[in-house]
Amino acid sequence: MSTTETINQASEAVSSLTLKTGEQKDQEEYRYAHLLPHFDPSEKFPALTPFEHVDPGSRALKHADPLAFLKNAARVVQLTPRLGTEVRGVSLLSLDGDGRDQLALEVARRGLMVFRDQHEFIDAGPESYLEWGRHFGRLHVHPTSGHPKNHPEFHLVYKDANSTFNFEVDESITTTVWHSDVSYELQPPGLTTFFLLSVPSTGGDTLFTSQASTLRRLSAPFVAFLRTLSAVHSGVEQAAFSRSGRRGGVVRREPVEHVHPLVRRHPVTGEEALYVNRQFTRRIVGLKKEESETLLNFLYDHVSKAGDLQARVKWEPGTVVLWDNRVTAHSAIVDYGELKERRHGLRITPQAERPIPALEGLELPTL
Ligand SMILES: O=C(O)CCC(=O)C(=O)O
Ligand SMILES: [Fe+2]
Repeated sequence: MSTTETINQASEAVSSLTLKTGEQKDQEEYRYAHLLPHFDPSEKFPALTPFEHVDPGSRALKHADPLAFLKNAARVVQLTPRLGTEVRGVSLLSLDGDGRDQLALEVARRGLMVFRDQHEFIDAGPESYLEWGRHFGRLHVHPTSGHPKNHPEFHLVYKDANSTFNFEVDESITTTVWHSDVSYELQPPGLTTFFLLSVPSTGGDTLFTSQASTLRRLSAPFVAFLRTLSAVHSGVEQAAFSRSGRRGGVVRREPVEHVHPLVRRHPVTGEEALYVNRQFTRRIVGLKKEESETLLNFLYDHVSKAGDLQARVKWEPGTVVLWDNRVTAHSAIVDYGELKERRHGLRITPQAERPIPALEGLELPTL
């Protein structure tokens, strides 16, 4: 090795040391440093066990005014005719049990609700998030994503100036990946709460679609056929991706696969929704390979191009978003990489019931 090379290497080492110190300082000063993603490769969790889910929205059905929780709102805007409501002037943190039940019912009906100016909620911290989430169901612990130290119940999304890889755009022509969260679980999530602790100055919006609406667009005989079908949802690729080291490198629970109906019925509203997503659905049970692939690709294509059934959330500091994971799908938009700004999100993810087939008596095979 030449002297110049040695000097270059030494100066690179020094500058990376300086960078690291700067980085650490930045993280120490960051107001939500205690909620940064933490990956402990020795952390392991047992398989999830089945449990009985009582949906909080069902309690609000009997309420004389199930929209009472919005009565003091400064502004309520329907984001689109079928999907999404934006609310200003209601403090989520102030909602009592009854108000939270009404909220769950309204999120089930609208698919998505966006609450602005919730700084109090966001700053209330992890114990408060736990108390909030447990009202709606047993909290899901994600098998692979980063979580705050000592709080495996919160799923984090995180990028900042030091994020070294941008596989979303390096490996694909789009960053859009429509999905319904962890649909490979036996009891996937229902009412989900998500907020950004750090919002980039532009970009990083989130896309949503109504899977009740995408289903309704299809013809009656076609829907009748879909109701007879079920599909395998798999967590295997997500775990393999994590093991590849590109996303934390942690697999805390061995991946699972489960079979769910293609058309599920919401336990409270009775509404039917399409329940397939490109990220986790793998094959339709009982169909030949080509039939399954063609049908799934048709459905994914329909979901992704139905802009008339979608809503796009633009984040502001203090925004808290809730969606019903049973009747909607969503996708992150990763368009802010070049800005080198921080985007830090936290998800509270209560599990719900095992998906109920829209076709009564549909037999779901176990794997
Ligand atoms: O980062 C986003 O906008 C969405 C992330 C996401 O899909 C999730 O947390 O479930
Ligand atoms: Fe998601």
